[in-house]
Amino acid sequence: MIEFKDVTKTFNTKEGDLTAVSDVNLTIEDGEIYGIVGYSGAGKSTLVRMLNGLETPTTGEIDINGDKMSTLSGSALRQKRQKIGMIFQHFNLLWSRTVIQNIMFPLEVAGVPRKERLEKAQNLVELVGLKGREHAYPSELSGGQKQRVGVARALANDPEILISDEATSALDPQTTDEVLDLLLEINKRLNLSIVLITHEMHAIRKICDHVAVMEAGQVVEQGTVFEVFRNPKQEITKRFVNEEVDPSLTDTNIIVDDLIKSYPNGMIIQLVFHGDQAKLPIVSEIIHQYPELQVSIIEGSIHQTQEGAIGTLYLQLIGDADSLTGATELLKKMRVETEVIHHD
Ligand SMILES: Nc1ncnc2c1ncn2[C@@H]1O[C@H](COP(=O)(O)OP(=O)(O)OP(=O)(O)O)[C@@H](O)[C@H]1O
Repeated sequence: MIEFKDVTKTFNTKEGDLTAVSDVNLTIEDGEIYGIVGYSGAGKSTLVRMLNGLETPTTGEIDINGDKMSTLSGSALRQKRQKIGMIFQHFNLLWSRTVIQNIMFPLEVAGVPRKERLEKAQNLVELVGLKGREHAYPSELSGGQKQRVGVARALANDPEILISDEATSALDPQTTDEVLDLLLEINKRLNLSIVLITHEMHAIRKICDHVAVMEAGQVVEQGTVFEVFRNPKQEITKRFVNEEVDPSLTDTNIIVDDLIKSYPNGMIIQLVFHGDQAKLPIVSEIIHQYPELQVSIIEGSIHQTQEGAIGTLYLQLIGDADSLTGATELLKKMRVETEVIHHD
């Protein structure tokens, strides 16, 4: 378990004191993927640097599996740091070394005998899906392959945690998803805790269990990814969630106004799904029970999280008052969160 307890980091700069991280409390359970999301300057890198012992908190404590980071120094700190795997946006590979030599590098530093490190690196090459490319140089690899080397190297010393610091930010969407899938697979196979630092809500939604949202050094919202996506509370969280659900949906009031203008007749309802509800045959059920109703799907999106699907669907229903009331009652019976946003 990783715990941040009242962690604050203040830098003394020429312009005066700058608080980069302010009073952060987080608990990351064993085996979970914990996302930390925030825009540039929110304090994410400073938080990571304290987690891997490169910076010490001004006040507060970081505890990794029972070890208080601030009490470690010298060889104890070096050993602990070897147990914290890191992957980076720009891969940080050694360009004069091949794939397998890059993966063996941390094992060399840790003093592992040659035979053992070769064996270990070969297993890691397979784990990250690079069999056949072990003798290639980084310059001969795609971005996704380079990051696979980064992941294998980070796993070489059997880390207690893996920190991903914007590791997919330089990759195209498809490669991003491949690397995220790899992280998820490693998390499940090795039961390895992963801390994923990112400014992309997509990465959070796709693989994280929990998320903390940072703004101006503070954690302003945290919870399960499912809950935070379903019901974001802070303005900044709403912005992140909307950017991911649909980049054009920055303000839900605007969408609703637009929909009412475009579909002035009948009733417009908003349905919010979570979990298995997204699999219910909602539209066909309404049409089946109320064949006289005209039902149109006018806007919507469903997204998968680790805990299930979440999404919103807007329907336009045109018909007589009894059928409209019946249809909304039916949705309530199906336990779908329903809101009538317009009725002519
Ligand atoms: N060593 C330092 N000395 C002085 N100020 C610092 C130092 N490191 C970070 N800061 C400041 O702390 C604040 C948080 O920076 P940090 O790099 O942690 O944010 P971030 O969320 O990681 O952003 P980015 O993704 O752009 O790196 C910024 O205002 C930054 O200028």
